[in-house]
Amino acid sequence: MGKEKLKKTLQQKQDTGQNLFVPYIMAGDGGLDILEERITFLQECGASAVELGIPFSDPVADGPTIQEAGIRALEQGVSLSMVLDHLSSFKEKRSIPVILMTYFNPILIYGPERFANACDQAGVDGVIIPDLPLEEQHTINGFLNEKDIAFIQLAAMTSPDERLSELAGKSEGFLYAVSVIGTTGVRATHNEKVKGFLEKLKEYSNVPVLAGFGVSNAAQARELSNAGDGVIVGSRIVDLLHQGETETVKQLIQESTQPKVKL
Ligand SMILES: O=P(O)(O)OC[C@@H](O)[C@@H](O)c1c[nH]c2ccccc12
Repeated sequence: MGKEKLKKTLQQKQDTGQNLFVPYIMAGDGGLDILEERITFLQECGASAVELGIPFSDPVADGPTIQEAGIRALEQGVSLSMVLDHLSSFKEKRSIPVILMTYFNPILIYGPERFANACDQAGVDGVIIPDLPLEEQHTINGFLNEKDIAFIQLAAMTSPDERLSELAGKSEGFLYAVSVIGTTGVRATHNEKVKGFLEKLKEYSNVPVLAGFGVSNAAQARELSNAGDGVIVGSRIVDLLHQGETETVKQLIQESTQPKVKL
């Protein structure tokens, strides 16, 4: 469980030459009852891990698609503790690593130590807390460490090199390279600086570097995976699942992860 499971799973995928692919879904979008089915489906599609968002009323980094999914989940009354309870109910049945993505406020209300313990109980392997900067992470770091839960850091293109190198050094499981300036959401193209950004992060990092924000198709995913190690796809996946287009999700994951062809 935890850090080790995440590390091993990603390593195994990379050993077969695959690009890594982490889909993001919003917990409770479509009701909590379908969460198990969705995670199992993504596992079967060949996803490397699942990033599971906790709905929150003030999601500052989220673009419109993720915000709307959050509203749908909040309307169903879904909360952090309900998601954790639900995850523990089928933890033995899944093999795919689960990463919780939550803003800090719900953790603060729940209690950081209680949160780490509940994540452990629920079989959560890693966490992403986008609004908790390095300087504030001591409030929860020790508790996560004790339970062997990976703390994934976000690296932004606007950060100076020293900061990037520090984030890369501290990130566990993988490093999340935020590949646009702005909020989450589908974009047609990426800035030409992204490639250099990913290559730089790869030099700083001992863990895989995954590019997220604005990735919506397999061509983009493969291009970014050539510079880094893989991608995280949120808005496109959330949208497709909401429309019931599971076959397209499957294709997207399979085409994005295809083993790299050596020319
Ligand atoms: O939706 P996109 O552009 O594909 O980006 C991934 C993103 O949605 C997911 O990782 C995420 C959702 N909310 C976040 C908040 C901060 C960082 C990351 C996230």
